Amino acid sequence: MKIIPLILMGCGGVGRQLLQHIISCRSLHSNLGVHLRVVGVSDSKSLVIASDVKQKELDDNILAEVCRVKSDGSSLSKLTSLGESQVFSSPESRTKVVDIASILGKSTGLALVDCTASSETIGVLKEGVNLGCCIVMANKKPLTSTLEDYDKLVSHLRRIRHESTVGAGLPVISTINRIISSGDPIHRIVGSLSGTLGYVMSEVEDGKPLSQVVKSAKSLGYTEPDPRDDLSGMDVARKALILARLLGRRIDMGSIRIESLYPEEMGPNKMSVEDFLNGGLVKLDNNIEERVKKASLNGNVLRYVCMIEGSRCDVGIQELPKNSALGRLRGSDNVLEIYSRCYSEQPLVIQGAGAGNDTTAAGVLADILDIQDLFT
Ligand SMILES: NC(=O)C1=CN([C@@H]2O[C@H](COP(=O)(O)OP(=O)(O)OC[C@H]3O[C@@H](n4cnc5c(N)ncnc54)[C@H](OP(=O)(O)O)[C@@H]3O)[C@@H](O)[C@H]2O)C=CC1
Ligand SMILES: N[C@@H](CC=O)C(=O)O
Repeated sequence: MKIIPLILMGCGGVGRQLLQHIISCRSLHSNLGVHLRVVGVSDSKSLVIASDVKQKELDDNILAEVCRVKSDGSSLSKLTSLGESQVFSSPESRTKVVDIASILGKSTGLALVDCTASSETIGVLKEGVNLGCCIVMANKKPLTSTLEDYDKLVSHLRRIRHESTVGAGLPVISTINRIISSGDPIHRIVGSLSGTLGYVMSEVEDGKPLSQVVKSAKSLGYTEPDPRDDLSGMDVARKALILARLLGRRIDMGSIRIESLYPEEMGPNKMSVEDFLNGGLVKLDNNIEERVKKASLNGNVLRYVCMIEGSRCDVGIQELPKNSALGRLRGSDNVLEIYSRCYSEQPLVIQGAGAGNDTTAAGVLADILDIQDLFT
C-alpha cells in the first residue's frame, strides 16, 4: 500500500469538502493501493497534528470533528475529542508545519495541500519545496505572486499540482501541459473562467437583481471569501496569469487589463464585506440590468471573458452572440477554448462546472492521487 502523508492548510468550504471526500473514498483508495494519511490540518489561527507524524494520522473521527467544528464557524482550537493529537496556535503553527516538512519531506514524502485563499502560505510552500515536499494547490495566490516566488514553486514540476486553481475540477492545467509538452505551441486561449460571474450573468439575464444573485453565488460556494475578488475581475485575472505563465509568458499582474464591476469607493479598503453585501451591491443593480438589456436588444449577452493571445492578456465584460460558445454558457459553467497548431481552426474546448466546493475538492483530491508514484 502506498502511503501519502499530507497536511491540509485551510479548512473552509473546499478544505472541509476535501476531508469529506478523503473519508468517503477510503475503500476506493484502498482498492487502488493508496492510503491518504492526514497528519495535520490548519486554519488561519491553529494547527492540529497527529501525535507522531512519522507513524500516526488524524483518524477519520477527528477529521469528521474538524469538519463539524469548522462548519459551525469555530476555530480548530475549539476541538475537544482530540485523543493524542495536539493543537498549536499561530505563529507556532507555521513553524510546526515546516518542522514536519523537514522530518517527512525527504523520508516518507509529504504533500502540503493549500486550500486557503491567503498569500500567507507562500513562505511555507517554498520551504516545503526546498525540503522535498509535494505541493497541491486550489489557492491561486502563490502562483500569482512575484515571478521569483513562481519560479521557486514550479522548480520541481513533478512535485506540484494545481489543477483546481483554474476551472475548479476541470482538467485545464493537465490538458495545457500535455499540449505544450508535445511541442504543439498554444497561441490563444479564450474563456469564461469565473463560476461566479458566469452564474451572475446568466441569472441577471433571467431578470434577477445582481445584489440577489451575488448573495446566492456566495451561499452556493462559488465566490471567493470576499465576493469582490470575483466582481473586481481579480480572481479571473489570477487564473489568466496562471495560464499565461504556464504558456511561458514572464508577466506579472500589472500586465493584465482588468475590468471591475464595482467602483473603487466600494473596494475592500473602503468598506467591509458585510457593508458591501448589504448596502453597496444594491447600488450596482441598475447599471448591470441596463447593460444586459442593451446587449439583449442586439441579440447578445454579456460574458466576463479572459483572452490570452501574443502579449495580450485581458479580462473583462464582452457583448457576445447568444448562440456563441461563451454566449450559450449557463450557471457556474466555465468554458475554455485553446488554439494551437493542432487545434488551429477548431479549438480544443473544455467545458463544465467551474466552481463549487464539491467539484473543486474533487480536483484537489485527483491531484493528490496523481502524485502517488512519488510515495512508497
Ligand atoms: N470555491 C470554489 O469554487 C473554488 C475555490 N478555489 C480556491 O480554493 C481556496 C479555498 O476556497 P474556500 O474554501 O471557498 O475559502 P474559505 O474562505 O471557505 O476557506 C479558507 C480557509 O483557509 C483558512 N486560512 C486562511 N489563512 C490561512 C493560513 N495562513 N493558514 C492556514 N489556513 C488559513 C481559513 O481559516 P479560518 O477558517 O480560520 O478563517 C479557512 O479555513 C481559495 O483559494 C479559492 O480561490 C478554487 C477553485 C474553485
Ligand atoms: N470564485 C471562483 C472559484 C473558483 O476559482 C469562481 O467563481 O470561479
